[in-house]
Amino acid sequence: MSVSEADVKQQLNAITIPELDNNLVDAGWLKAVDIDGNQATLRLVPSFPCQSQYADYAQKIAAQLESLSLTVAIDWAPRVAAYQHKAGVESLKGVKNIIAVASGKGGVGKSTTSVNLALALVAEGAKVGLLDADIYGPSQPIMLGKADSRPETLDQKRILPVLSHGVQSMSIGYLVDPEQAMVWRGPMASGALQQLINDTQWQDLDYLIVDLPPGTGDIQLTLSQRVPVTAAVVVTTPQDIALADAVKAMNMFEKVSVPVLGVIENMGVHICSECGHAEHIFGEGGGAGLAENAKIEFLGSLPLARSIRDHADSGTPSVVAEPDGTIAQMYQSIARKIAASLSTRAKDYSQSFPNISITND
Ligand SMILES: Nc1ncnc2c1ncn2[C@@H]1O[C@H](COP(=O)(O)OP(=O)(O)OP(=O)(O)O)[C@@H](O)[C@H]1O
Repeated sequence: MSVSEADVKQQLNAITIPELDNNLVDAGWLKAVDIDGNQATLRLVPSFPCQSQYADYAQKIAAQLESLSLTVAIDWAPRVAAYQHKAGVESLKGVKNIIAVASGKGGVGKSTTSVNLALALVAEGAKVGLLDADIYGPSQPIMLGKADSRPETLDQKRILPVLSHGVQSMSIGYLVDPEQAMVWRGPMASGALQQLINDTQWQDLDYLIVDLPPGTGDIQLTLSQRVPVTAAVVVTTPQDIALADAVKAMNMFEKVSVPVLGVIENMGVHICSECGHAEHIFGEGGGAGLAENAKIEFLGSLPLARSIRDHADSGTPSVVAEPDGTIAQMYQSIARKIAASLSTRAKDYSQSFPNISITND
């Protein structure tokens, strides 16, 4: 009895994509099935980067198709689409999606989370940029190990991003002395940020992660209103004071019509490196409670771990310092959830046909 494409699809219906709560077929990943004797070749097109999961999927697919006496070869061809952003703001050239990382309260680990998420998306196979929008206290040049780098300029205007660990990055820290940046007044800071955003020549990015400055003041508002932000995520510690500020950040995004995809809890638990004792220094369950109240996804929790700080300080964040470690896996799991959540939103087709305009004559 010969095996049909429908038989293969039926078997693949049983394989779920955990981040989408859907199966391979219904999620539209299976684009082609070619059966030749007892060999099946599948073309799978993931809608979000998840390279680290391919081996696991391949194993599950092989097991399912074994019941049809088929061996299988998989052609993976991931494709990240551009998703809709706020109406009336023009898309950024070379950037499909912009994800803002905000916190409300300072010092909760937003920059550390941003850089590790950017690197996690790279590890999952995406093309990623990181914009350090913290004009007053840029920290990404250090975290990326590029504190002494200066970006190249193309003409007198366009600046090329600095490449580090596979991420394209831009920061005011590459252009001015950090002490000079500290004393900027509001309008100067907003202007500098706008210039940084407009003048950087991003190269073919699936995602641009924007590390916002803490708070919900002018800079954050300017950015959320004038930059084509696709979505935001909020980082918080489980501490009441941080949670209250995280709510303010969420409200700000609501006001400017930027969807918040979820909450990331940082420093959720401290594990003693000597004895392994777990202690909830900043309280317990705060991030999950915040997400539940706001009816948004709880994306995950990172521990308070000395290695996270050491790695970031030394310019090799945990995702690249220990790519097979549990911390890297946590960041990658969160990155996949963010990208998956974005992949269920409405697509923006204007970038596919940027030069077409419809007229009535
Ligand atoms: N999970 C963690 N475990 C241990 N240390 C961490 C963790 N997350 C961040 N840190 C450390 O905490 C400090 C503050 O982190 P970070 O600069 O990322 O915070 P931030 O919210 O971006 O701060 P700011 O408000 O100044 O922008 C840094 O020294 C960083 O290395």
